[in-house]
Amino acid sequence: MALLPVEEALARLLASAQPLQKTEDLPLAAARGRILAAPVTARLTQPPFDASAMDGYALRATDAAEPGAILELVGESAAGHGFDGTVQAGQCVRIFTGAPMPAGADTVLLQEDAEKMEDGRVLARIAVPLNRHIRPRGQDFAEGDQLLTPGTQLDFRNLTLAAAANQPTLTVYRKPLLAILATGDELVLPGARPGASQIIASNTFGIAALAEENGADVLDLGLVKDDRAAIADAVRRAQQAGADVLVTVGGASVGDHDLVGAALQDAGMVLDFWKIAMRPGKPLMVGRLECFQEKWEPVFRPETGENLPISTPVLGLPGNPVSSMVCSLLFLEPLLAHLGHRQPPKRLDVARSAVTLKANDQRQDYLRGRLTADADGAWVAEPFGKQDSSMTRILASADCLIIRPPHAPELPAGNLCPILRIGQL
Ligand SMILES: Nc1nc2c(c(=O)[nH]1)N[C@H]1C(S)=C(S)[C@@H](COP(=O)(O)OP(=O)(O)OC[C@H]3O[C@@H](n4cnc5c(N)ncnc54)[C@H](O)[C@@H]3O)O[C@H]1N2
Ligand code: MOO
Repeated sequence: MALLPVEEALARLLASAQPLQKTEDLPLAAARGRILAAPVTARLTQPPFDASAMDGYALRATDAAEPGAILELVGESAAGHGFDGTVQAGQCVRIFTGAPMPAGADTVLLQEDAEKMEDGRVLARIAVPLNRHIRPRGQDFAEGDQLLTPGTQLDFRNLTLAAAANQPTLTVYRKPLLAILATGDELVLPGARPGASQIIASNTFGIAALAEENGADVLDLGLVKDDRAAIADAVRRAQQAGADVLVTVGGASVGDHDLVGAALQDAGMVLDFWKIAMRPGKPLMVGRLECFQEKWEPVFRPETGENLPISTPVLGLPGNPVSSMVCSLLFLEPLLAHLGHRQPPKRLDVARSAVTLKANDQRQDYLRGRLTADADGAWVAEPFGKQDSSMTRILASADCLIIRPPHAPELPAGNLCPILRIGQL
C-alpha cells in the first residue's frame, strides 16, 4: 500500500476537524495568551476629557502670543482633581500631566518654559502656540468603537487596550482539552526503578509541553498495558472527561503487541488513515471518535444549514520518542491551533546545508540538526550523524528538523534546504 504524503495527511486531518465553539468569560488578569471569541468594544471615550500631556500651566494662547507674557495664577488642575472655574483673559491654572484642561484654556505652557515670580504670577518665557501639549477627548478611542476582533490572541498590547476600554472580563474560546494515553507493558513513570525489560515513559511529557505551548489543556490518562480492553477503557475515560483530541502513544506499528488501532476501533474510532510517507513517524494513525456526550453540542454549519455531530480527532503516535515528537510537531500542533482558533508557530525556514545530504527514498525525512548563523546571518544546518528515532538526547540538542522531500536527489553542501525550527523561536 502506498504511504500517504505528509501534506495530504495533514490536510485530511485538518479538514475533518472543526474549530471549537465553546467559550468562557475570563477576568483580564487570566486572559493572557487566550483567543478572543467576541469583539471588544469601548465602554467609554478615552481620554474622557481634553487632558494635559505635560506638567505646566493652562492658559489662553492669545495671552502668550509673544515671549514674556505675565499671567495671574488662579488655581490648579491635577489628575483626578480638575479645576472647577473658567480661565479668563490674562489668567493661568497650574496643571499636571493627565489632568483635565480647565474651561477657557486652550494651550499648555511647559513648566520648564515658565517662571514663578515672587508675587505669585507666572512668566511665560516663550510664545505658546494654540493647543500645545493637549490630548484631545477621544484621541485614543470613542465609546462604542470596536477595538479588537474575534480571533485576536491576547497579549500585553491588546490587554492594555481592553482594560482601558473598561472591559473587566473578556469572552475567549475555551482551550482544547488533549487527552494523552501512553501504552506499553514496558513503561514505568519517571522516578520509578525500572525492572528488567522496562523503560521510562518519556513521550507524554514532551507532548503535553508542546500542547500547552499551543494553548491546550492536558489530561494525562497515564500508562496503560498492552491490553485491548484496558486501552478501550482509557479511551472512554477521555470521552467522559470531554477531551477534544485524543493522542495515544506506542503500539501503532505492526507487532503482535501493537494493539492500539484495534482497541481504538473497539472504542468506536473510525480510522481515517494509517502510515505516512515520513521518517521518523511512519506508523502514525489518524481517526475520529464519534461522541455521544450531551455536553458536546453539534456544530451548526451556516454554509450548509446542517448540524454535524462533534467528532473527536484521534492521533495514534508511534512509540519511539523522536517519532512521537516529530509527529506532534507536524500534526498535533497545527491541529490544536486549528481547534483553538490560533496561528501555529512559524517554524518553516530555510538554511544552507553544512554537509552533502544523500538522495532520499519515498519517505519525507526530518533530520535532527544544529543551526548556526554564517557571517551574513543566514542559517546553516548540520544534521547529527545518528538519526535513530529513539535518541532523546539528540532531539534535545536539535535546533531544527532538516526536511528531505520524498525522492530528493543528493544535495551538495552549501545548498539551501527547508527546515523546521524546533528550538526557541
Ligand atoms: N516490522 C516492522 N516493525 C516496525 C515498523 C514497521 O513498519 N514494520 N515500524 C517501525 C517504526 S518506523 C516505528 S516508529 C516503531 C513504532 O512502533 P510503535 O508505535 O508500535 O511503538 P512501540 O513498539 O510501542 O514502541 C517503540 C519504541 O518506543 C518505546 N516507547 C513506547 N512508548 C513510549 C513512551 N511513552 N515513552 C518512551 N518510549 C516509549 C518503546 O519502548 C519502544 O522502544 O515501530 C517500528 N517497527
Ligand atoms: O518512522 Mo519510525 O518513526 O522510524 O522511527
